Amino acid sequence: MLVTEQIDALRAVIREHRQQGKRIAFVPTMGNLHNGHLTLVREAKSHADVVIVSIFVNPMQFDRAEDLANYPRTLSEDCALLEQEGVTAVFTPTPAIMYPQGLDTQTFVEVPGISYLLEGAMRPGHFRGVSTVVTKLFNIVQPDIACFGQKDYQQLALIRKMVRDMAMPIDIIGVPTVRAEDGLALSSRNGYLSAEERVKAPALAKVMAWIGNELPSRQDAVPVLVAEASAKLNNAGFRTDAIDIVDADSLLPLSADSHQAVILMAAWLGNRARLIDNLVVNLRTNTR
Ligand SMILES: Nc1ncnc2c1ncn2[C@@H]1O[C@H](COP(=O)(O)OP(=O)(O)OP(=O)(O)O)[C@@H](O)[C@H]1O
Ligand SMILES: CC(C)(CO)[C@@H](O)C(=O)[O-]
Ligand code: BAL
Repeated sequence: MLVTEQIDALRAVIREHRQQGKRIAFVPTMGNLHNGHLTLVREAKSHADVVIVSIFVNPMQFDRAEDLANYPRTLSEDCALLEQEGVTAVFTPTPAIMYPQGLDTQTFVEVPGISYLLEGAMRPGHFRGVSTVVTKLFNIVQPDIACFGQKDYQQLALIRKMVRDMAMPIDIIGVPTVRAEDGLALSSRNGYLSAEERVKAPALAKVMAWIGNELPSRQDAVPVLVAEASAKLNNAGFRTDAIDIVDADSLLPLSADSHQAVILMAAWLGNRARLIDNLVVNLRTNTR
């Protein structure tokens, strides 16, 4: 398995495989790998001959300096896991390689609309950073397919729109969220939880499931439902940051035409861990 921070070295290996007619799959990550990431790698492998993984903690998408500084970096453990999965190459660029002139004059890619909604409003500049780095990584790897987790629901919607709008010849595969046995969505940021907080953490998915059960019969009174859910979450030891219930396709407020809603949850547990989760729910139709 090649591990390189150099764009040219990665391209040389990919070129060889391309010349042999191999199909290339790509899994972009920020490292500190867990079973969610490894599930993306296995899904990628089932669609292609060669899997390329990137590990890059992208400064452009962080809205809080201390989040960037503290983000867990575990490169050698990550590479050992990827080697076991039969990955062909791991691209581990530095910020200087990805952004040689720094961030201020770097060309960027911005997906309108979706970038400013919901999580985009909570984390200004975040989605510009994601669409820019993913475009650059796609240009470097030139994969046939790329896998993204449904855990980052808005990110997946953003990437799908970007690829469609810019005619990027890449199939985007969304992979269902991998959870711990108690229902907590796996996330690198779970590492910020103390043992006591980790015991409380599954309440996020439980409250989300409760909303999912209530929603079909209460879809005309979403603000009340959100207020009740927020109180439940706060009682369970979280500080609710956002609970949004929106159209699962457009991410806009529910309308009479909405067939599915997505419940998007973001909440703080302790001072370091902001956890997110989401659930898609089928709605009653033709009753209004
Ligand atoms: N539990 C999970 N199940 C499926 N995919 C996941 C899961 N967690 C992360 N992913 C996906 O892995 C890819 C890389 O994500 P990333 O490296 O940011 O991991 P993360 O655990 O989501 O970290 P963070 O705590 O920063 O959100 C993304 O496409 C993300 O959606
Ligand atoms: C897609 C991604 C690797 C871009 O930095 C990141 O946003 C992530 O890990 O989900
Ligand atoms: N997993 C999404 C990347 C981020 O939170 O920055």
